[in-house]
Parts: sequence; C-alpha cells; structure tokens
Amino acid sequence: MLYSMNLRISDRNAVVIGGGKVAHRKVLGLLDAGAKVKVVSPDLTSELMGLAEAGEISWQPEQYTKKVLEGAFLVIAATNDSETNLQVKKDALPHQLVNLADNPEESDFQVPSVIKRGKLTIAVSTSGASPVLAKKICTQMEQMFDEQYESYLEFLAASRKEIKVSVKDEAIKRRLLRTIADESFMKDPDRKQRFARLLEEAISEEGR
Ligand SMILES: C[C@@]1(CC(=O)O)c2cc3[nH]c(cc4nc(cc5[nH]c(cc(n2)[C@H]1CCC(=O)O)[C@@](C)(CC(=O)O)[C@@H]5CCC(=O)O)C(CC(=O)O)=C4CCC(=O)O)c(CCC(=O)O)c3CC(=O)O
Ligand SMILES: NC(=O)C1=CN([C@@H]2O[C@H](COP(=O)(O)OP(=O)(O)OC[C@H]3O[C@@H](n4cnc5c(N)ncnc54)[C@H](O)[C@@H]3O)[C@@H](O)[C@H]2O)C=CC1
Repeated sequence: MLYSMNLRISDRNAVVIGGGKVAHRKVLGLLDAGAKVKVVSPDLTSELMGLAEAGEISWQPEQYTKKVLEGAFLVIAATNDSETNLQVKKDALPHQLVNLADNPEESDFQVPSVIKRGKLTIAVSTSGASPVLAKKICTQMEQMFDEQYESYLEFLAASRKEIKVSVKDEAIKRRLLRTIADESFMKDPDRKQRFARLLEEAISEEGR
C-alpha cells in the first residue's frame, strides 16, 4: 500500500536522469511545483532543450554518475536503460526520494495522473497497474470538475478563514463549513453576499 501526500518541493533540488519524453513530462510537473530542476543526460528532446535555453532547468550533458545525486531532495530516473535506473536507486541516500520510470516496485514514490483547478488537486493512482486508466479517469473528472472550481476554491478558502476567526461555537462553525461546501454555493454567482448574510446570522445566533 502506498501513502498518499502532497509534497512541498518549491526551491528544493530535483534531479531528473534521462532527457526523453518521459523525463520531459516529469520535469513539467516538477517545475509547476517550483522545484529547482537539473537534468542529466547526453541529449535532450527539443522541448527540454527549450527549457534549458530559457534557464528554467539546468542541463548536465553527460551520462549518469553517482555524484549528480549530491544535494538532491528528489530524484527521477527516466533513462531508457533499466540498469542505469536501478543503479540510481542503489546509489541514492536513504533520505532521497527516488522514482524509477520503469520500475514501480523499486521506486519510493509513483507519480499519479493529476488535474489542477487552482487550489483543488485531484490525483489518480492505480499503483502502477494501469497508467492509461489513471489518465482516463482524470479525463472523465475534468468534465465534472471544470474551471469554475478555481474561483470556488478561492471563495471557500476566504470564507473558511472568516468563519474560523468570527465563530467560536463548534457546532455552528461546522454547520457553516458544510453549508458553503454545498453544490448550490459552487453554482451561485452571488455566493459572497449569501455567505455574508449567513455569517451575520450565525454571529448573532451565537451572541444570543
Ligand atoms: C509506476 C509509474 C511510475 C511513475 O512514472 O511514477 C509508471 C510506470 C510506467 N508507465 C509506463 C507506461 C506508460 N505510462 C503512461 C503515462 C503516465 N504514467 C504515469 C505514471 C506512472 N507510470 C506511475 C504509476 C501511476 C499509476 O499507475 O497510477 C502518469 C499517470 C503520470 C506521469 O508520468 O506524469 C502518466 C499519465 C500522465 C497524464 O495523466 O497525462 C503511458 C501512457 C501515455 O504516455 O500516454 C504509458 C504507455 C502505456 C502503458 O505501458 O501502460 C510503463 C511501461 C514502460 C515500458 O513499457 O517500457 C511503466 C513501468 C512499468 O509499468 O513497469
Ligand atoms: N513512467 C512512465 O510514465 C513511463 C515510463 N516509460 C519508461 O521510461 C523510460 C524512458 O522513456 P522515454 O523518455 O520514452 O525514452 P527515450 O529513449 O526517449 O529517452 C531516454 C533518455 O535517456 C537518456 N539516457 C540513456 N542512458 C543514460 C544514462 N546512462 N545517463 C543519462 N541519460 C541516459 C537518453 O540519452 C535519452 O535522453 C523507458 O525506460 C520506458 O520504459 C515509458 C513510458 C511511460
């Protein structure tokens, strides 16, 4: 059984070994999360080359050696040589998180298929059984959780903060938090006013 979590990797060092299309996909995810990415590979796809030229990643144009792992928080071995990928896992220190693109069993973590809507993240994993199914499920979820969720999550975050500072009664607090998570709030263009009224009512109910 794998343990699911959302890792903060902004400004952490990530090393990706290999410069093919799989490496490129993993690099994009790492950059989105704000990691400092170094790619180690004698060659790069044109997309990775573009990122290197733009200074978004650093490129070490060489074959893998153990020393490239120095200072890495997270390591992804995505070469097309399974022996090299396995060697990366053997060389890494116990606290370095390692993913092998061709070897789920030896990986410390696996990368799920992901949908992002602002603060909302939906990650789907099949534990390596079928990455294609993970991607398909995400495609289905994309319709259910459309772009509207981005502003809705902003509304929820701001409203929850307000509830936390202005309501002391635990039962009333819980009721409000559940109410704003209702689908009707997601769809309501006047939800801010509706929430303001509810909050006012709750505060006066508490004062009684
Ligand atoms: C274990 C894992 C390790 C990891 O990469 O972390 C892993 C392993 C392997 N993938 C393989 C193949 C493919 N992977 C994809 C696609 C994705 N693979 C991703 C994750 C994962 N892949 C992790 C498990 C996640 C899970 O199961 O939930 C996604 C979700 C995320 C991402 O990569 O960012 C991304 C979809 C991105 C999106 O949502 O768009 C496609 C389809 C395509 O490219 O369109 C194919 C071809 C079809 C096929 O082979 O099934 C192979 C065989 C290689 C070979 O044959 O040589 C292995 C190795 C093995 O199985 O042994
Ligand atoms: N996890 C996933 O999502 C998927 C994983 N795979 C696996 O990922 C691997 C890579 O796939 P692709 O990117 O399509 O391959 P690719 O052949 O396009 O790229 C491989 C890259 O690794 C580099 N490389 C090879 N030996 C190296 C070494 N010793 N040191 C540094 N770099 C080295 C090559 O120069 C090349 O840039 C394959 O082994 C495949 O089995 C394939 C599809 C999906």
